[in-house]
Amino acid sequence: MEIALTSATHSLSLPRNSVPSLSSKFTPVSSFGFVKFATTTKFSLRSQLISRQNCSIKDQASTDGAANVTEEHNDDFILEDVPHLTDFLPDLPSYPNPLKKSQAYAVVKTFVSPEDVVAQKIVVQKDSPRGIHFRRAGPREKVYFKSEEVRACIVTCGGLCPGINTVIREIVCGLSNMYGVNEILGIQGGYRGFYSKNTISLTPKSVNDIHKRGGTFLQTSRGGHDTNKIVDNIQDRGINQVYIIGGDGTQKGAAAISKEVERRGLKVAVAGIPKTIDNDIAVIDKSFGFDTAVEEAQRAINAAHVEVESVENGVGIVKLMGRYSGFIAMHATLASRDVDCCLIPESPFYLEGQGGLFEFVEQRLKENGHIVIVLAEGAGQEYVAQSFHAADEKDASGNRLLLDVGLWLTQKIKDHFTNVRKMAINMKYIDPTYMIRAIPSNASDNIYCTLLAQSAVHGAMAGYTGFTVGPVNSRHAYIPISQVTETQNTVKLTDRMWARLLASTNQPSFLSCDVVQERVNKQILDEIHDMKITSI
Ligand SMILES: Nc1ncnc2c1ncn2[C@@H]1O[C@H](COP(=O)(O)OP(=O)(O)OP(=O)(O)O)[C@@H](O)[C@H]1O
Ligand SMILES: O=P(O)(O)OC[C@H]1O[C@](O)(CO)[C@@H](O)[C@@H]1O
Ligand SMILES: [Mg+2]
Repeated sequence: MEIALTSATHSLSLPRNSVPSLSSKFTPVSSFGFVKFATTTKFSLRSQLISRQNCSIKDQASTDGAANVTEEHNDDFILEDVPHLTDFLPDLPSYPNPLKKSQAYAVVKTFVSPEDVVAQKIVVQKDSPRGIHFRRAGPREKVYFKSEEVRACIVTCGGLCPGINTVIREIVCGLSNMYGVNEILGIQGGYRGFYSKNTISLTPKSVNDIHKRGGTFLQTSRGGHDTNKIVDNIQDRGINQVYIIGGDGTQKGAAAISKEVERRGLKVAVAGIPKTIDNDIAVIDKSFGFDTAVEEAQRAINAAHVEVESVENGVGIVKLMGRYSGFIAMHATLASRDVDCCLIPESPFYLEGQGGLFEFVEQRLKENGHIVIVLAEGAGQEYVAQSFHAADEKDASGNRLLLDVGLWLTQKIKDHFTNVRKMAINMKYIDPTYMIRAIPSNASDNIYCTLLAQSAVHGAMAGYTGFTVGPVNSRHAYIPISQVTETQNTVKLTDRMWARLLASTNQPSFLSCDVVQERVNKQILDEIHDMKITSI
């Protein structure tokens, strides 16, 4: 029989007879026939992929009496598991979950079975392998912290996003109301706040109204991540649960903290809650605040449309956030129907000549008398850089500072129509970039934030660590942090969503542009490669 091996950072399927050579390093823990890595052993991506072939798993009886799954699966099942405190503190005692006595949960089938997993791939073919799975998020029968022992902290890092305050509020209320935790500290001003600022005490009362405000109640920052100083501080303050809200950079920082905690053998659970307005975090369905931002973007697009419709040859340009991925621009365009053209970082465009943007603008002006262009801030950066001869500047976290593509495009279009086409146009440039992320979250994002916060709390109380929470195919899961930091989510030009947008706007695909062709070809090749791997 063969089994699946899985770790915080990697998963493998190996023949069982290959386990003994590894077994000194690994602790078999699961009832699922999985062997869980107790170390951070690294395997090359290639070895993971090749080893996925030919795996069969015989699920075994659950140790805690949950449903016995004895059926033999002759397909490829992989669990991308998250670390647990007992991986490096094997003698840690566990306790019955206090939710057992909770009035709120009294009639609910409360606990998530250790066998519950969430499939990463939901659209499958009859004979395709079962593929990658994550542990389902939610309360566990046993917890590894006594309520009175918990000293939790919350920190927010990176850019703003609608809903951060809701997540803070719900972590505090979740810990307090569900688990009876009284000591919760707010770390102020991002990672550097661990070692440069005093903490504030957070109680359900002090955070009661914060979800009605935009921004972050705890303030945020970029840069300043010093793993050793942060973990020294965690140790000095006696903190044993760390909740870290932030984007890809923040999650990398959370992974570093969790590794250092493990190296020092501390009983500290580290939970990441993914945040980014750009929706560029891999694996999860969508990041919180994204819907709110798209909704707010409608107001700017609507204003642009009203303005340009009311004048002759009106050209409206709306610049939205999206550093490396154009999800906000794409979704705002699809939602609005007033947009004639959407430009995103993933799809290069060109201005002059046949099939170029100038030709399209002129055509729409002739047909409709106006045009609205939505632009993601990361689009066309290479052209802007050429025009401005700008130095490559970075923010405190090392992210490249973007040049203003909105101003650049505005000027280019004005110059072209005034000087080349001798046509008078009415240009309206709207830049609501910060406005769409500085607002409070809408109703559905508020619910989403609540689920994220509560999942994080349940996971930490159950002793999981070094994990990120998030919905995978609508089911909340515990995801190894590396899974969400190794790649960035971008708009796939080969996906049907981008095709839907092109079909809705009828804008040029700019396919005669060599760079676009190159990117589309690469995406097709990547997909063929992926398909081969998943069908091994
Ligand atoms: N590789 C890394 N290792 C450790 N810490 C990191 C790493 N990358 C970034 N950080 C830290 O994470 C914090 C936030 O990073 P960053 O400014 O890139 O924002 P982010 O979390 O990616 O959010 P967003 O991009 O959505 O604004 C900063 O304090 C930064 O120092
Ligand atoms: O100006 P700030 O606060 O550094 O943030 C700007 C960046 O943050 C993001 O909103 C991501 O959080 C990007 O879309 C944007 O480029
Ligand atoms: Mg980032």
